[in-house]
Amino acid sequence: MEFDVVVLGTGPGGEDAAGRLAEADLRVAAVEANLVGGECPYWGCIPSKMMIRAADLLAEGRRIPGIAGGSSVSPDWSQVAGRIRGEATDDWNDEVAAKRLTGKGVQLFRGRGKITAPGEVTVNGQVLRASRGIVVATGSEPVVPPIEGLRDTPYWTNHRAIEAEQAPESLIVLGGGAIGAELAQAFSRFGTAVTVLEGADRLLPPEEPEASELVRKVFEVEGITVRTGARARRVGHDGSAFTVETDDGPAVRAQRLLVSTGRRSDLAALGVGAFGLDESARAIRTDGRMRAAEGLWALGDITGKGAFTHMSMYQANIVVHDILGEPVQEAEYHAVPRVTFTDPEIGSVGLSEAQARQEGLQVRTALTRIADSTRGWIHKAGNEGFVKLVTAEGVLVGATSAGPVGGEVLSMLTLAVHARIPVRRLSEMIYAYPTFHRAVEATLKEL
Ligand SMILES: Cc1cc2nc3c(=O)[nH]c(=O)nc-3n(C[C@H](O)[C@H](O)[C@H](O)COP(=O)(O)OP(=O)(O)OC[C@H]3O[C@@H](n4cnc5c(N)ncnc54)[C@H](O)[C@@H]3O)c2cc1C
Ligand SMILES: NC(=O)c1ccc[n+]([C@@H]2O[C@H](COP(=O)([O-])OP(=O)(O)OC[C@H]3O[C@@H](n4cnc5c(N)ncnc54)[C@H](O)[C@@H]3O)[C@@H](O)[C@H]2O)c1
Repeated sequence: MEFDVVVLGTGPGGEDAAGRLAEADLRVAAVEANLVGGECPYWGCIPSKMMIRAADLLAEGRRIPGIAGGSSVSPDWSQVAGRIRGEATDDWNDEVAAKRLTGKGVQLFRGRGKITAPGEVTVNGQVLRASRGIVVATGSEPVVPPIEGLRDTPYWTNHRAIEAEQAPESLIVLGGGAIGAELAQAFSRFGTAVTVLEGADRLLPPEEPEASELVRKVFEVEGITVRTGARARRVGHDGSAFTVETDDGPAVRAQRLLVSTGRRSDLAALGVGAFGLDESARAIRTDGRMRAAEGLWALGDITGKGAFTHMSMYQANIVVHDILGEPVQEAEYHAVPRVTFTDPEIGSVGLSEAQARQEGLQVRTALTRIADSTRGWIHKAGNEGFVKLVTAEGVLVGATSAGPVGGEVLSMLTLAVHARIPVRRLSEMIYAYPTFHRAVEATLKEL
């Protein structure tokens, strides 16, 4: 089986790279252990955002009193589950995605592939040779912490949570990062009694502390129990409910337990040692063209540059151009945007204040609240949020946009950080009235 390129894993970036390389007349094999499309369309971004859209509608309906009349909403999870099954995942069937890929000329191999030598991948005993190289795009899987008893219980990871046919009566969310925070709020708004146990001293630890505080406050107002600095010691399941014992407080009991404590990639299982790479590393290191070794490229979660679909697609574009010998701007990571789709949304880009200080930059920051903006005041309910800017030497190096449509307001801040637009020039811009993004202008004035 002779190919120019073998792509291992067909998540967003792997699928894109394989398809485009085949369309450029290369002989391409793609190896997929599960579903073509990867985590994002079946158990990640898309179905979770369907849940969140539904949950946000409920929340918005509950905000009607005092502004537009009366309201009474009746949550029905079966409509969410139905949309996820029918519209998003085709009942977790990738036939259409596989056809799309093979229609571009890619030869698809089902199974778990392993690199068995440079330029060689073995899948189900079949050896695929790649004359130009191998692209590793195998993503990540949930970390399951070594907590006593946990592995013997029917805990959920994101897969089972996304596949849920019913919103559970009660749910413990272990890990208050992006997955934990988004799903905690979505289930809670459908009536699930949610307790979040976060090991760090705040939710969403990589974000600005003001963002963590905001999400905590909103969660608590909505009835979610948040315990930070919570270290789970033992987990048990008695056939109907979970009990989580912690070092810091009372045990928690709930019908379901979601483990959302981060992601990992198993480099040893991939056989990257065949290229001389350290298989005990957490991620595959690459250069600016996503090359990890001669004849080996990596992209997506496995590169450790941010577990986001947009990162996987960004890196895939570089891989495609590099393999085709075309000029391409090398990967830059100073303006990586990320949006946690809680309500309020937490959008951020570049460095947090703490990161900027750690880098020894001469940092200046400012923050203004959405509720104090005209649009925030008009909005009245659901108007929590803020814009925080982090500057160094007259240039924006990081920003957070938290609030209603915080992820959309983020776009102009991403552009500013990406293009290193001077703060002075930003403050000379005209900001449409009355928009949420006018909070950026107010924050610039604070600076
Ligand atoms: C609940 C949840 C919500 C998310 N929401 C967002 C969001 O809103 N926005 C966002 O940008 N990101 C989001 N993400 C993250 C996003 O899904 C991932 O960053 C993205 O899917 C990673 O893409 P990838 O190309 O690295 O690989 P993945 O999507 O992880 O796919 C890798 C593929 O490789 C396959 N594979 C693994 N090992 C092998 C092997 N040895 N042989 C063959 N195949 C193999 C797997 O089966 C899988 O199909 C979310 C993730 C989760 C879990
Ligand atoms: N909207 C988005 O873009 C989006 C949404 C979901 C996921 N994602 C991506 O997927 C990645 C993985 O998500 P995640 O939420 O699993 O990971 P995460 O790294 O974002 O958060 C994991 C959280 O679990 C906590 N934790 C770790 N061990 C713990 C323990 N034993 N007990 C209690 N808490 C513990 C960590 O302190 C951390 O806050 C994210 O980092 C993100 O890159 C993105």
